[in-house]
Amino acid sequence: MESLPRKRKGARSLAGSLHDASADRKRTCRERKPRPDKKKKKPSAAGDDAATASGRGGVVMTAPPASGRATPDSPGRGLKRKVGCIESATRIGRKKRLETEYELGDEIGQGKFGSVRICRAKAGGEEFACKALPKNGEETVHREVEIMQHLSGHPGVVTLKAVFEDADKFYLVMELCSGGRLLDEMARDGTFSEQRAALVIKDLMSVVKYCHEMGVIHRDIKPENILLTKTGKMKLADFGLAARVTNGQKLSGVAGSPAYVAPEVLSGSYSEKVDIWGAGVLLHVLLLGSLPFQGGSLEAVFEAIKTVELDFNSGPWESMSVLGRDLISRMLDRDVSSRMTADQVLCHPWVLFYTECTLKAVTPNVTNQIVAPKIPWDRIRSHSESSASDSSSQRSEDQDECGIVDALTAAITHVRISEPKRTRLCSPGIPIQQECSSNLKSNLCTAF
Ligand SMILES: Nc1ncnc2c1ncn2[C@@H]1O[C@H](COP(=O)(O)OP(=O)(O)OP(=O)(O)O)[C@@H](O)[C@H]1O
Repeated sequence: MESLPRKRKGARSLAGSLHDASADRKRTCRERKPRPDKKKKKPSAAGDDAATASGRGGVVMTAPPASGRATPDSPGRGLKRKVGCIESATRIGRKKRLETEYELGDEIGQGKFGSVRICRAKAGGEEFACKALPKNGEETVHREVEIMQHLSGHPGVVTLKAVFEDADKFYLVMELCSGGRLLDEMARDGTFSEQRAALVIKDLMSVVKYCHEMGVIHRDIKPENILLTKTGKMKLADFGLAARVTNGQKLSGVAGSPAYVAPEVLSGSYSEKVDIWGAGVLLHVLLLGSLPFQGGSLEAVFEAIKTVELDFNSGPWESMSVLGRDLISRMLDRDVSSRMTADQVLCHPWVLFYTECTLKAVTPNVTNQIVAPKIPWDRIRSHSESSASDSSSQRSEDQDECGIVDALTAAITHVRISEPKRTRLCSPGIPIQQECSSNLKSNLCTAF
């Protein structure tokens, strides 16, 4: 039996705590293809229906549910109505208890709102993760379940298997990510090389792009919520703060984890671009081992998020490729309209260079996946002073694949950002572990 490499507080080995069983249960929604929501709630005028609903633990949730609301007096019906194809599993759960189908094991994680335990299907013996959530934040649980089901089918999203409930709690049975959290990897390995960071960003942006296309804003992108499977595949988890939006709809209300929160969240009206900001903060932590916006109090952190300018021309940034700096500056752009989209991040030369070129080294033909027109050379040129960018400006869209890779190589080596020198922000690299075990942990590393 596989043991989980990293466990959070109270975690123990599963060994010996679960029984073997024979055949796996067949009811699952995994095969279900994701499809656009047909029953989206019409966006309402700011301040009324897009309004605040109290979430679990006092979390402010301001996104309108994409489909109907649960009435306070009909929790089970509300859940069943909202979970779509999970409904059958839920119905079974309501007749049989969780324990009739699953054997609960040890705790493998502790979130702000509940604990996560390993569990094993009595039929078949497959292992899952079971997240228990108190019923006092019922509307939020409904939303989390609905969103997980809505996104189900994408390989980068933790799959929801079934939902159960008893008098006090909901139980979300999910795909088990036994490789631990990205945060644990970061604490273990220290800063990532640019190539390793690019691979993380590529995987993350692929799933974020999918979420945005499906009308979901995650709102809590951080390394604690990026889980890894046994084989090291990345899965985005914890949709407890996620919200569904219709085209162009803005959210209001502060939600997220302080250190990762985008400036527009603090001003009260925001869109899916908050996830790009969160990923930009994550990229900063991956490369430098420190948070970009810091302070001794929540207020100080928020002030830094709103005002501090990052200096990409000195200190630890000097050893980073200019394209890496270029990307992060475009992800941490306070101007939401010019901040990159997930798709643009995926097409950024830094990401392409470190991910596509890696593939090219082992599979020569794979570089034909680099589509010249998608590379934002114009943007690179406008932020560069070097001859490499000058030469890149002459490249045409029908450039051959080797030429593109050569250009990427030259660009990543020589291009420099031409922005004026800014005030230095980054404090000396603070080890991630230390950072998250400090007094600020509860404030800066956990959602609010
Ligand atoms: N599917 C899973 N497989 C393995 N471990 C998991 C899984 N889901 C959650 N965990 C573990 O449990 C922890 C808490 O889970 P999760 O973040 O979903 O809970 P939460 O109460 O919403 O937390 P938060 O305080 O971040 O909002 C995760 O950081 C992770 O360590």
